[in-house]
This record gives sequence, structure tokens and C-alpha cells, in this order.
Amino acid sequence: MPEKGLLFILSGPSGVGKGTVRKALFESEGIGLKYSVSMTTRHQRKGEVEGVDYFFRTKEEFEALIAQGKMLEYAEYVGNYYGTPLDYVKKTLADGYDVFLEIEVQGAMKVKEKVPEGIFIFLTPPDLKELKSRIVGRGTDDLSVIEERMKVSQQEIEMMSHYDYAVVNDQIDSAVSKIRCIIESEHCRIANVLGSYEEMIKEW
Ligand SMILES: Nc1ncnc2c1ncn2[C@@H]1O[C@H](COP(=O)(O)OP(=O)(O)OP(=O)(O)O)[C@@H](O)[C@H]1O
Ligand SMILES: Nc1nc2c(ncn2[C@@H]2O[C@H](COP(=O)(O)O)[C@@H](O)[C@H]2O)c(=O)[nH]1
Repeated sequence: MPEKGLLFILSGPSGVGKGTVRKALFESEGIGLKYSVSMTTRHQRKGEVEGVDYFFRTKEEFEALIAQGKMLEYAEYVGNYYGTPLDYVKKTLADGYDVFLEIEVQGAMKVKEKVPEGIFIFLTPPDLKELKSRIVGRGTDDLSVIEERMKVSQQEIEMMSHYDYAVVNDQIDSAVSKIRCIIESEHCRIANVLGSYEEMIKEW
């Protein structure tokens, strides 16, 4: 187990398929990542489970946690707070596990400020028409919310160049295998750097 885990951040516009791809990634063999469950003030959708999909909290509870410095990042997105509880991420990385966040773009940029060594992956749709058809097809949001999410999406897509990797979610399986390649290669990169330092230190 490495001394400290790596932090992977999957981000991208609403409806692109982040949740779907993340679930398929975690079901894929030998993945060994730990998922950081987010906190939100949004209403619990049918089928969503407390502590699995999200920690559902009131606005007052969420704001108290922000004031206590308990969030790694948070953002207001389409009228609700969403955020990453800090303690879980800190402890899990310190225990040597990789941690995986699935968050929107404002939050990802805040993580980048605090943890620049994180690995930032942007999931993109094949095109905006397909993106809208996925949000509509999911059937979880009213038309006004969908319009709002689509408006935010266009600004989010413009932020793609701030990420380390972009992965097109045209097919779920191919997006998953690209993300697996990214995870593996990031581990090799770190191992190579550490290996060469160990050699240098021996020579000293
Ligand atoms: N590659 C794909 N091809 C076709 N449909 C897809 C693909 N990936 C995801 N979907 C569908 O798109 C819809 C939106 O997916 P999902 O809820 O995972 O998006 P999301 O990015 O997590 O959204 P949000 O950010 O709003 O939580 C779902 O109905 C899902 O089944
Ligand atoms: N900044 C954060 N964004 C998050 C977090 N958890 C989820 N999200 C993103 O919010 C939107 C909306 O989610 P939905 O479940 O209401 O569809 C989506 O882009 C999520 O990825 C978080 O901890 N921080």
C-alpha cells in the first residue's frame, strides 16, 4: 500500500453520466478506490439512500459544517449546497487508499486550489443535444431545473482545459476503461518518481 493515497476527481456537466460511470467503475474488477460520499441540501430522490448516495442535511446543518471548516469544498448548485466532507478524505488518503470524488466544476476548482496534486478528470458528452436528452431521459428533474442545469453545463464545458484529462462518455464501458487507464498510469508515474528518488538517495 502506498504511504499516501491519490485523490481522483471526476467532474463534468449534470447529466453527462458521472454517477453512472462511477458506479460501473466501482463494480469493475480490482478497482481498490474509496468513494467519498458527498453531502447535499437537495431533496432525497426516490431510491436514494442516506450515506450511500449522499448525506442529506438541512441548509442550517450544512452551513454549520462550513463554519466549522469541516468541508474540503462546497458549492451552491442550482439552488442547493453540495460538498465533500473533509475528515473522510483526509483520513482515507492518510491510510494509504486512493479516494474518488464525483463533483461539479466549481467544487472541483476549489479542490484544485487546495490539493493541486489531485488528478482531475472531466467527463464530456458527445454533444449538447445528447446531454439534454440524458437529463430529460433520467426523469428526475422538472423542465425548469433541466433548463437551469443546461445553462450551467455550457459554462462548465468551457472549464475543461483546467483538467488533467478529458474523457468522452459516448459508451459507458469505454469511459470506464479510459478512467481505469488514467488511474493505472498515475500510479506508474508516482511509482517511477518515488523509485528514482530512492535510487538517488542510496547514491548520496
Ligand atoms: N454513455 C451513456 N450513454 C447513454 N446514456 C447514458 C450514458 N451514461 C449515462 N447515461 C444516462 O444518462 C442519464 C444521466 O446519467 P447520470 O445520472 O449518471 O449523470 P450525472 O452526470 O451523474 O448527473 P448529475 O450530475 O446531475 O448527478 C442517466 O439516465 C444514465 O442512464
Ligand atoms: N461541488 C460538489 N458538487 C457535487 C458534490 N456531490 C455531487 N455534486 C454535483 O452536484 C451536481 C448535482 O447533483 P445531483 O445529484 O443533484 O444531480 C452534480 O454535478 C454532482 O456531480 C460535492 O460534494 N461537491
